[in-house]
Amino acid sequence: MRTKIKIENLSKTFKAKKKSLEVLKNLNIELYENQFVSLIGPSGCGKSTILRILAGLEKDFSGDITVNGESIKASSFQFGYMPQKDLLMPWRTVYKNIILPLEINGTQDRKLEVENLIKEFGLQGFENFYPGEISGGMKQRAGILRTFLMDSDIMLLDEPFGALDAITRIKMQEWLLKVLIEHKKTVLFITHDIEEAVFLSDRVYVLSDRPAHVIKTLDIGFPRPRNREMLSSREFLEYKDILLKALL
Ligand SMILES: Nc1ncnc2c1ncn2[C@@H]1O[C@H](COP(=O)(O)OP(=O)(O)OP(=O)(O)O)[C@@H](O)[C@H]1O
Repeated sequence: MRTKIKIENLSKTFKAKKKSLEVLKNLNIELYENQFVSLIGPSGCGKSTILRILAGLEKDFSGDITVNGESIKASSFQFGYMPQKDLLMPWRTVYKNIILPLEINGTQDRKLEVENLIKEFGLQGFENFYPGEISGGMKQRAGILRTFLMDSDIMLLDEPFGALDAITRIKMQEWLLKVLIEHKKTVLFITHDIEEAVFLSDRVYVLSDRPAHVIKTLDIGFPRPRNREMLSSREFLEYKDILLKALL
């Protein structure tokens, strides 16, 4: 298995005025190609900060991060990054928001594919609405779709399903699992939902309270493709229990 992302001894302290806040301390994480890796941990421990550092939005950190074997500081690698807040542009319609990555990359000949994805994501009929006119769950779905169209082989997803109702969440989880197989993506995923982490992931890292470091690494041995019957198996409950105990 080829290493896709390697994070070694990552530390980060925010400095504001005279105060400083140590958020990450000697954090080590590794993702292999095509792996689905989740991060879980207490609220405010620094999970989003890790994704922001990877996405290049926080430059000031210590430690080593490589992507495809190249230092992140020297590389211009483009991640498909979806922040916790969807960040749709309020002045662009849903459709125009979704196709933004295609405009930026100059590839706008994917009309049919985009139309099909809009249907699959339950956004059909809302293409010409503005973000202020659609629900939180719809905004999240539009955000996920836009991230997918960034066409990066690494997706960084910060609680992408947080605002979704149970049924839509299940549909989106299933879509993501399909994407993983069909498009060979590597995914780093933040969630507060232990069950979601076990169902989707090959590996789950449990982070400590701030300053965050890894307190548990759990490899999930379920084969792919995954199915919902796994959720009631004994192994599934055992995985959940291990993670819960690590968090408490
Ligand atoms: N730009 C910043 N300046 C100062 N402090 C920050 C900044 N960004 C984040 N923090 C602080 O860093 C800590 C970690 O924030 P972060 O958003 O990474 O946590 P999180 O684990 O993703 O939280 P949650 O699970 O609640 O989303 C928090 O205490 C937050 O207030």
